[in-house]
Amino acid sequence: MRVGIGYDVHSLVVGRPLILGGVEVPYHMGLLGHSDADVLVHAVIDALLGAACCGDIGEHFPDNDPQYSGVSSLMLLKKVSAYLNNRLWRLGNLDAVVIAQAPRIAPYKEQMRINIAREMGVTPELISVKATTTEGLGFAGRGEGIAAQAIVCIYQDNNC
Ligand SMILES: Nc1ccn([C@@H]2O[C@H](COP(=O)(O)O)[C@@H](O)[C@H]2O)c(=O)n1
Ligand SMILES: C[C@@]1(CO)OP(=O)(O)OP(=O)(O)OC[C@H]1O
Repeated sequence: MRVGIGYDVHSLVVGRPLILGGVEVPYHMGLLGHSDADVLVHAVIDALLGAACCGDIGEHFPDNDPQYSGVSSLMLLKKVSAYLNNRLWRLGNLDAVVIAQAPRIAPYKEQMRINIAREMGVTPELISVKATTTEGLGFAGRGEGIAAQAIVCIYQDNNC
């Protein structure tokens, strides 16, 4: 059994869609990035790679590679899940938190769980997505960006 953590931050800017956990959340700003900047999925990917001691997201998907320009981060998650599955790593559970002063994430959390679970080929019962503000403090509190943290537990399946 292994655990891994992931953390990511992206800036909020006008003129971009806000994609979190593969859900387009209605808001007047979105996250800036080379990909769709899905900060939640990026944290999940880094937690998975960290647990398996397999590097980090930038190593697997460089942000100067044109093939990842505007890419759906759920697609990157699918690739990482396949990469780990091929090495016999299976998900125990995943817990994540989106750190955003606004918008309110609660109405979209279930769909985020479903999206992440689908790309990983697991049941949504293994996936937890939460949200918190920072009570107005720091970059997230000022609405300059959104952060996400994820932690996963994986185990090696030696029965296949
Ligand atoms: N962007 C957010 C932030 C928070 N929530 C929900 O509100 C609850 C209370 O948040 P606090 O930061 O005041 O502790 C939190 O537990 C979430 O359920 C949200 O939906 N979207
Ligand atoms: C996802 C990748 C690749 O498109 O780019 P970004 O969307 O900029 O995200 P970031 O978390 O800064 O780094 C990982 C990347 O290399």
